[in-house]
Amino acid sequence: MTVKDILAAIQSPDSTSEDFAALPLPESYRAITVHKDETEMFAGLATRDKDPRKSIHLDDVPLPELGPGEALVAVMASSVNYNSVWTSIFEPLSTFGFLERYGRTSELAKRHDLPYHIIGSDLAGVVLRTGPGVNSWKPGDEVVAHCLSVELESSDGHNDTMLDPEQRIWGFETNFGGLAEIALVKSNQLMPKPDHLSWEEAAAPGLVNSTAYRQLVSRNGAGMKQGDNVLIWGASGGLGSYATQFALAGGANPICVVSSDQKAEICRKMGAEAIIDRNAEGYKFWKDENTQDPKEWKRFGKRIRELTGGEDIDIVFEHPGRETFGASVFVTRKGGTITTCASTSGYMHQYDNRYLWMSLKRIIGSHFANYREAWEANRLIAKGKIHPTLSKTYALEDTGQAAYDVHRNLHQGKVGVLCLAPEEGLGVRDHEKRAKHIDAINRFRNV
Ligand SMILES: C/C=C/C(=O)SCCNC(=O)CCNC(=O)[C@H](O)C(C)(C)COP(=O)(O)OP(=O)(O)OC[C@H]1O[C@@H](n2cnc3c(N)ncnc32)[C@H](O)[C@@H]1OP(=O)(O)O
Ligand SMILES: NC(=O)C1=CN([C@@H]2O[C@H](COP(=O)(O)OP(=O)(O)OC[C@H]3O[C@@H](n4cnc5c(N)ncnc54)[C@H](OP(=O)(O)O)[C@@H]3O)[C@@H](O)[C@H]2O)C=CC1
Repeated sequence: MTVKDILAAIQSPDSTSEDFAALPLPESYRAITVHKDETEMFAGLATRDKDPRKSIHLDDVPLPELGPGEALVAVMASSVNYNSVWTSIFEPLSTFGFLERYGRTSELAKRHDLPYHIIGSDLAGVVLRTGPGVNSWKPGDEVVAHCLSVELESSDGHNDTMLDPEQRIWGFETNFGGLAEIALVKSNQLMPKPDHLSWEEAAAPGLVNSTAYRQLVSRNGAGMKQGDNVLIWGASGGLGSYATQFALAGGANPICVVSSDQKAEICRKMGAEAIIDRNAEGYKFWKDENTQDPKEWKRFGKRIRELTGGEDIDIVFEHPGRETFGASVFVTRKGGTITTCASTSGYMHQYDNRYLWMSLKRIIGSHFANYREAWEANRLIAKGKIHPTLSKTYALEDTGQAAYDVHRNLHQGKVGVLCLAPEEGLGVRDHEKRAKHIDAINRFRNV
């Protein structure tokens, strides 16, 4: 039995759940990995020069044992997230430390502690097998998976599953991720695949859409409301392309920051009007490595006021980190919110705290999304209220190049990866719904 037989079953319109349940599973499958004995390969290089194409491998790996509450999923498509870039350059830490730590927690978790890490935190595919105790999903179900892995044995996470002390991001802090022909997930990660999307379109939003939803919309994040001025860094990037859609769909006013004409045009096509090209306008928030330039914060704030008719920012959607954080805190209005989920340009932030406390601003830390938030974010995709921002897809063997593109900021929106899917465009079940949204679905394609 090979993965080809699984693909044939997925592509046959006559396959039933019983057929999938009866399919023998292969002993091994192809997966994108990084190797434990290579974690020092980039030692001494600057972050920019660490090349994911050198550290990312395509390996044949053995099928992991299926445990209680888990599912094995045939992955038709996945996507590249920035966490896979971090994994591939072993920054800020090697992810093997996460696998070792997880492996120490239980007999079953030991499976994750291996000399290779199968990465990837998104998937769209078909359930092959479910473990004991899984009743809501069955073989043959077409699914996407969110990337929240929790144990929920502590009451700390019972109100908000992101607060579980054993909270992990699947495919980053756990093994058996989505950039592979088969993935292992906890069944609570599974959600229905939006039926109007192809496999690669359905796999694209998951991680970033859920994160943007919590960070911007949820009461656990900024709790955005109608009319809010929302400053969105990287507004046509992975997170930003969803934050921009949430702002527009929620009646807010996105102020989109991008770095090229082409990206500005994408934001305009999404419906945004206030756009700042940070490259063309040449903002330089740092005079040197240790000194910021408040004059540049002010120039940036003045530009925002021009675009808003004199108003300041209610919510900053932050993720570039060190490079922009001082400016973000400065341009926020009295009582406003800076919500941050990352520090791409450096995690040791510096800002002038007088502007925070004297103007009663708040900084909120946000990370991925809880079970319910991930479900609600996927529901919005399924209803055609928010759309995938897929620009390009790569073959599984070219994942290194895809990660390189994201690392070097050469991409737009999201970058997809075909795993078992032999070509793009497969897996659409509701053609009528798709036709209604086709322009929005294709907005980022090939730009
Ligand atoms: C969904 C997608 C997301 C993304 O893309 S996010 C971007 C990618 N992700 C990242 O860049 C994050 C990568 N992760 C990390 O860098 C690290 O993961 C963290 C910095 C988040 C945490 O590091 P850690 O090593 O887990 O924690 P410690 O605090 O450095 O060390 C743990 C030790 O510190 C003790 N400790 C914790 N809190 C306290 C306290 N309040 N007072 C005293 N000690 C404390 C603990 O007990 C433990 O101790 P003991 O080492 O002996 O076991
Ligand atoms: N905590 C969490 O749950 C999550 C965290 N993340 C993290 O968020 C970060 C962004 O992820 P994602 O949006 O997918 O990545 P992308 O690379 O797809 O998009 C980020 C965008 O930010 C802009 N940007 C990058 N560097 C700077 C800078 N120095 N100054 C201003 N703008 C900058 C770029 O847009 P432009 O050039 O057009 O300005 C870029 O396109 C990553 O570090 C990732 O690990 C992501 C998802 C979830």
